[in-house]
Amino acid sequence: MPIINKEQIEIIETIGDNHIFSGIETPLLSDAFEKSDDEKIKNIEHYFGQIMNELGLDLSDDSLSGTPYRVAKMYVKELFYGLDPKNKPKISTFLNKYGYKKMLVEQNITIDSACEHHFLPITGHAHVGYIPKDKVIGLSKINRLVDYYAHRPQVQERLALQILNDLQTSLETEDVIVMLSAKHLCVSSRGIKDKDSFTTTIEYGGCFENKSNREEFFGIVGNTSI
Ligand SMILES: Nc1nc2c(ncn2[C@@H]2O[C@H](COP(=O)(O)OP(=O)(O)OP(=O)(O)O)[C@@H](O)[C@H]2O)c(=O)[nH]1
Ligand SMILES: [Zn+2]
Repeated sequence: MPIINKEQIEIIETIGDNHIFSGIETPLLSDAFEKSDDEKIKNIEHYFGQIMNELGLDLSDDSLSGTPYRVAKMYVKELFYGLDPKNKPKISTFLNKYGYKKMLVEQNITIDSACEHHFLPITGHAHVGYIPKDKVIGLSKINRLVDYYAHRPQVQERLALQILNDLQTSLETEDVIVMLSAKHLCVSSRGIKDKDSFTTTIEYGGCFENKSNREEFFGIVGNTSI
């Protein structure tokens, strides 16, 4: 098990906010999905039990005894189900038979994610717009895709890029815009403990490079709050 040493802690403290983003892909081990979900749950249950032990909690207490298993199952099956490509929603597209060529916006999509630095919740909303070419997508598939990429340890910038990139590929157009506004519990409930601030990220391509298209989108989604 990798143990972080004093030198590495100093590096983390020094890098601070200037994290090196290694690209759009979530950094994963090459054998990330060789174990079954059940094996992962069993192992995480063991490790989380050890964490609780270190904290001095009595695992024989009937309220605490099931917690290591509960947390393990929650990580693998719920909070981080979006790490595993087998859980990716099937994105069915349809031919744009009606020839709709204007903007479509799916807004106020719930974001339930977790920050990869502290494993604390990120909650907020996503707004997604696109201008169809030959293909259109079932509306709920946009929500499902946001949900899938959100359910990984994330940084908000990467989450926006992963959603954008996937939609551009599925829809076979660059003309997509993704805006996320979210609250990070690592900012509001620990550290600086700022209860009111939230974070907005905007990523786009194609015709959204054009300011008037972006303004039309911003006009629809309005002033963001979360
Ligand atoms: N860019 C970016 N930063 C994030 C995101 N989520 C959390 N962070 C930041 O990641 C940084 C981690 O900084 P560190 O200095 O290594 O960690 P820390 O000592 O816990 O930092 P503090 O929160 O300032 O106490 C913090 O500034 C977080 O606010 C995100 O989605 N995007
Ligand atoms: Zn955090």
